[in-house]
Amino acid sequence: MSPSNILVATHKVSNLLRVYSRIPGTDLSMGEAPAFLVDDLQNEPLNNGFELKNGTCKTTTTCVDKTYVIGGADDGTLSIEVQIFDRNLGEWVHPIVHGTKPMSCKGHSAVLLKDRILIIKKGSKPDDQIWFLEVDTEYVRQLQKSLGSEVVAWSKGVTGNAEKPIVISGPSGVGKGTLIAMLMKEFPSMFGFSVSHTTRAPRNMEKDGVHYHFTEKSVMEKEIKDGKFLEFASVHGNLYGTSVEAVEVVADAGKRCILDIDVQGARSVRASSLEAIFIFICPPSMEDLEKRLRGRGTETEEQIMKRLRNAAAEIEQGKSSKIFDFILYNDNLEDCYEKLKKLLGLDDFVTAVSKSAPREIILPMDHTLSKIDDQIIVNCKSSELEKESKNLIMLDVSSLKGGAPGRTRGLDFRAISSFSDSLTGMAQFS
Ligand SMILES: Nc1nc2c(ncn2[C@@H]2O[C@H](COP(=O)(O)OP(=O)(O)O)[C@@H](O)[C@H]2O)c(=O)[nH]1
Ligand SMILES: Nc1ncnc2c1ncn2[C@@H]1O[C@H](COP(=O)(O)OP(=O)(O)O)[C@@H](O)[C@H]1O
Repeated sequence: MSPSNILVATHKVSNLLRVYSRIPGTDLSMGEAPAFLVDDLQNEPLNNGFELKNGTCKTTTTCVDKTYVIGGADDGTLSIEVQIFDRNLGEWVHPIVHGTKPMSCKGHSAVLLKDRILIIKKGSKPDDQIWFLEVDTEYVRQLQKSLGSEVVAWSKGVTGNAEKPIVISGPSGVGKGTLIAMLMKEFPSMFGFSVSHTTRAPRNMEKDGVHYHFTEKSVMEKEIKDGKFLEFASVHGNLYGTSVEAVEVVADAGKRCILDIDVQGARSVRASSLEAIFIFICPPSMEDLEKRLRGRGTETEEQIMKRLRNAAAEIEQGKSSKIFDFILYNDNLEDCYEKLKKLLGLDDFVTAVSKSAPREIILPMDHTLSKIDDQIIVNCKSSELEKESKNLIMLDVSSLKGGAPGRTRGLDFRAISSFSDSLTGMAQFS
C-alpha cells in the first residue's frame, strides 16, 4: 500500500493548517489540499459565497485535477454538501448533485476509490453509515455530457445481498398492475411502487402521486433534459418515465422497488447501473388480452385498438430480447401470482428473511481509515468490538455493484483481530 493512495483529509475547518501538516506521507500532487485551497477555506466568505461555519467537519478529496470538499452543518438536520475546487482553473465549481443526499452527521471519513469517493459517516445507524459520492462513473459522465455541467451523484451503500429492484413489463391489459397490487397487499412493508411520470390523462380511479405523477409534456421534456429521469419512453402516444427520485423514495423507505414499465424502458434500465430483476408478463393469447382490456373498461375503442396493435410487437420483443430474466404466463391469476412469489424467493418467506439478515456493525465515532488495494481498514479506537479484541474492521470494496441512481451493493464488512496501529498509510484526522 502506498500512503499517497489515500487522497483524503478530514478536518475541522478551524484546524485546517495544523491538520494538513499532520497528514503522514501526503503528496501534494496526489491529494493534499493545495495552498490556495487552504487559504480560500480560511477566508470567509469564500469564492462564490461558499461559507463555512466554525466547527463544521469537512473532508477534501482530490481526484485528478479536482478537489471535492464534502461536508455540511453539524446540527443533524442538513444534508452533506459538496463543493468542487477545479485545480486547473483555480476556481470553485458548483456541481449539480444527483441522488438523495446523506443527512449531515457528527463527522465523516472519506476515501477515494477509482471513480467514486467512499464516505463513512461517524456514529450513524448501520443502514446510514456508508455512502458513495460518484465523481467519474459512467452514470455521472453521461449526465455531465448531456447537461454540459459538473455533476456528482450520491448513492447509499448497502451490505449483504440487499434485494434488487424488480422491473415488470408486459402488454397493456396483461395483468401487471393486478399482480403488483397483490404483491404489495401481501407484503406491504417489503415492496414500494416506483410512481412513474406520464403525460396521459388520469383514469377515473387514478390518483396523482399514487398511480402516476400526471404531468404536462413540456414540463416532463424539460425534466428529462435536466437528467431527472432514469428512463423514459413514448408508449401508446404518451410520454412515460421513471424519475431517479421515484426509485430513491422507495429505497429510502427501506423497501424493494417495483417498476411497471414498458419494454423500451426495461431496455434502458438494463443498460443503466440500476441492478434489477427483469420479468416479462405474457398473456395466454391475444384473444384473452383483448377480453381483459375491454373488460377493464378504462380505454376508448381507439385506445384499445392502439394497445392491441402494439401488444404483438411488445410480446415479440419481450420473448426474444435478452432483457428479461423471467417470462411468466398470466393465464390463471392465482397460479401466476404463486410463480411470481416463487421466483422472488417469497414462497418460503420466513426462512428467506432470516437467511439474508446481515450482521450489523456500527462503526464508532472515533475511527481512522487506511486502504490496501480494494480493502478499507477501519481502525476503531474505542468500541464494543475492541473489547472483543477486534478493533479493526475490513470493508471489502472489490465487488461493488450498482450505484447511482440507486444503491451501491456488494459491500462486505468483517471484524478482524487487532494488529499494530502503525499500519502504514493510516490517515488519522478528526
Ligand atoms: N418506459 C416506461 N414505461 C412506463 C412507465 N410507466 C408505465 N409505463 C408503461 O406504459 C404502458 C402504458 O401504461 P398505462 O397507460 O398505465 O396502461 P396499462 O399498461 O394498460 O395499465 C405500460 O406498458 C406501462 O408498463 C415508465 O415510467 N416508463
Ligand atoms: N389472469 C387473469 N385472468 C383474468 N383477468 C385478469 C387476469 N389478470 C388480470 N386480469 C384482469 O385484466 C384486466 C387488466 O389487468 P391490469 O392489471 O390492469 O393490466 P395491466 O396493468 O398489465 O395493464 C383487469 O381488469 C384485471 O382484473
